[in-house]
Amino acid sequence: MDIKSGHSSPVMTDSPPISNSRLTIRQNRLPYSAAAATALSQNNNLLLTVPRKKAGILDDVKSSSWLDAMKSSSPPPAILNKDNISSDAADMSYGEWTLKYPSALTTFEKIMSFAKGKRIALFLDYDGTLSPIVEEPDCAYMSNAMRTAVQNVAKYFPTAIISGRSRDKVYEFVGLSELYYAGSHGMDIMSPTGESLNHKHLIRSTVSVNEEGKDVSLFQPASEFLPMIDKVLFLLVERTKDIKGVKVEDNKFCISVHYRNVEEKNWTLVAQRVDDVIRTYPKLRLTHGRKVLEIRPVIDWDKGKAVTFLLESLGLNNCEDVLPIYVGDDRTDEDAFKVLRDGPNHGYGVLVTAVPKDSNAFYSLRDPSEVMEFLKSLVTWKRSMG
Ligand SMILES: O=P(O)(O)OC[C@H]1O[C@H](O[C@H]2O[C@H](CO)[C@@H](O)[C@H](O)[C@H]2O)[C@H](O)[C@@H](O)[C@@H]1O
Repeated sequence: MDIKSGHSSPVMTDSPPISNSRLTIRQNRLPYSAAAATALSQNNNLLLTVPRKKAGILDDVKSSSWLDAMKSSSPPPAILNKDNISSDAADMSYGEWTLKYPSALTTFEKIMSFAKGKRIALFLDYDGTLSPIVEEPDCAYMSNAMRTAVQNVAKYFPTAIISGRSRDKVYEFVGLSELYYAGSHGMDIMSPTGESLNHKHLIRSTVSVNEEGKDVSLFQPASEFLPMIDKVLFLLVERTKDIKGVKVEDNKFCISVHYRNVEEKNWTLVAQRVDDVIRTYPKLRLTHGRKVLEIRPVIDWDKGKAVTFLLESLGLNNCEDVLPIYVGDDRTDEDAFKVLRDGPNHGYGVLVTAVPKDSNAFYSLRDPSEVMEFLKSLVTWKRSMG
C-alpha cells in the first residue's frame, strides 16, 4: 500500500486502545482510502491523536476495568459477569434472553420468509463458531461434518470465513478453496481460486497464488504495519516467556496474547508486560477477545469493514435483493453485526453463545453444533426452492 500517494489504509474509529486513552480522529470520507497512520501523523488534515497515560495501564489494571475485561472475556456458562454481559442480560435465563435474540433454528422459517427472492451472502467466524473453544489455539480443529456443511452451503451462497487468526492458519483449518477468507480480523482478504476482488474503491488488490498454486486476489489494508508488527511480536514473546501458560500467536497483521492457560493471579502481570511493550507503539491498539489480548494496527478496519468490502467486491452491496447473514461468537464479531443491523446492507447477525449477552445480533445459536444445523437447514431450504 502506497502511503505517499494517499491510497492506503483506513484509520481507526472504534474503542480506544486502553482505558483512559482518548482518540481524536478526523476521518477521510472516502471509504477505504485514508492514508496509513504513518502518513496521517504527517498530515494535519487527517490528524490522529492518541493521548496515553504516562504511567501505562497498570494502575487501571489493578483498579479494575482492564482486569475485569480479561476476567469476563470468556465466562464459563455458569458465571455471568457484568462486564461483557449487561446486568439485564445476566439476570435473564437463557430462555428469557432468546425472546430478545430468538434462536435462528426455531425461527428459521421466519428468517427464510425474509430471504425469499433474495440472494443470501454468508459470513462465518471461525473460533467458537465453526470450531469449539479449546485450551490450545493450535488444536482448534473443525470437524469433518462441519467442513462438509460449510462446503455444501458454499455451493449455493457466496461464503466467507472472517477470523482474527492469520489467513494461512484459518485456511489450513478449513481447507476449502471455494470460499473467501478474511484473516487478521479482516485485514487480509483472499478471493476463492480464480476469482478476483473487484471493488469500486479498490486501493490495491494483488494477485497471488494459493496453497494449491492457483491464482487468487488479495486485499491487505494494513500491509504497511507488517515490519512493526513483527518487531512487537518478537518483543511480546521475549517479555512474556517467563509467565507460565502465556501463548503469543502470530496472526500476521495482528498479534494474540493468550492467557487462557495462565494462573489468574498472573493476569495482571500479563497485562503489565503487554502494556510495557505496546505503550511505545501508538500506532497499535489493544482489544479483548476470549481469554486473549489482541494487538492490532490503529486503522479503521474491522470485521464489519471486511463484510462491507466483500459485499462490494461481490457486487452485492446496497442491493434490495441481498440478505447478508453473519454468524459469530466474539466481541470482534459485534462490528459485523452492527454493520448488518445499521448499515445500508441490511442483514442478520447471529450470535453464538450459551450465556445471555447483549449484542448487535438479531438471532442466536447456542454452540457450533447448532451452527452446523443452521447451515444444513440453509441448504435444505435452498434445494426445496428448486
Ligand atoms: O475471529 P475468530 O475466528 O473467532 O478468532 C478469534 C481468536 O480465536 C482464537 O482464540 C480463541 O480460540 C482458541 C481456541 O479455541 C482459545 O484457546 C482462545 O482462548 C480463544 O481466544 C485464536 O487463537 C486467536 O488468534 C483469534 O484471534
